[in-house]
Amino acid sequence: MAERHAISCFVTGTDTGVGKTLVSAALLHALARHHTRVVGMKPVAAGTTLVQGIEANDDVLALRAASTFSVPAALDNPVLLPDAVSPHIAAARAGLRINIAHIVACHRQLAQLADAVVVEGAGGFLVPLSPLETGADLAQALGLPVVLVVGLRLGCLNHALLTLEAIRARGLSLAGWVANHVDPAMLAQDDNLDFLQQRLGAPLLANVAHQNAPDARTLTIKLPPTWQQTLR
Ligand SMILES: Nc1ncnc2c1ncn2[C@@H]1O[C@H](COP(=O)(O)OP(=O)(O)OP(=O)(O)O)[C@@H](O)[C@H]1O
Ligand SMILES: C[C@H](N)[C@H](N)CCCCCC(=O)O
Ligand SMILES: [Mg+2]
Repeated sequence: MAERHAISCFVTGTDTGVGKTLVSAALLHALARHHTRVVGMKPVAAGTTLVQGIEANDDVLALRAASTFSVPAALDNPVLLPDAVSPHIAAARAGLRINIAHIVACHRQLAQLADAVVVEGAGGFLVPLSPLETGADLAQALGLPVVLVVGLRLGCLNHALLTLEAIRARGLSLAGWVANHVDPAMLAQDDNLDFLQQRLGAPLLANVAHQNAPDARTLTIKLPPTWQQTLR
């Protein structure tokens, strides 16, 4: 069978807790306006809680809720780890080793089933997955364009520029970025946004205000312009 080419991207962030899940879900909702078969993937999820008697990860559940169809858990979340710590530590504590080649194979299967696959990374771009491998190795093995979520708080400029360097060093492209105002008390938010717009050299897909209860369904986000020709 001929290989199908689903639209896909790797969503990373300047840190953990900066809004990657919110943005990934918003991208899924935006893609669902163009395509019927849209699915999220959280290849490595660290941290579970008991939901209706089953150990589940919040990010995995949020991406499933934003997807237009369901797939086996082994495909959209091949690695589920109980402890909410760095994946390399969570994996060691669970007696597992994260296998990037297996994750790539799962993504390839999802891309056969779907029109679009949004992959949410764990933590920041260089989050360790094993003693020697990082989330950047996973993004590189997947070969996907990257969407960077910048959690606007003091220190984010350094984190954003470091992430940009790491993305480029892997030969990957930054398809777009999102400014997420996670700290309502941050000073000079506009000046920070201006700096990032000039230095990231990629389209700003969304400028997300701080909200009491952010909702991915109502978040206005542009899709990366590089996808325009493939959108239905
Ligand atoms: N614009 C915003 N205003 C207020 N709260 C926000 C905003 N964006 C995200 N949050 C909240 O911040 C928390 C972290 O967001 P989210 O879970 O999307 O981060 P993440 O980058 O996916 O984290 P992780 O590294 O754990 O995957 C959540 O409680 C989310 O609701
Ligand atoms: C548990 C958390 N929500 C993320 N899944 C993992 C974040 C790991 C960060 C590790 C680090 O960079 O220090
Ligand atoms: Mg998340």
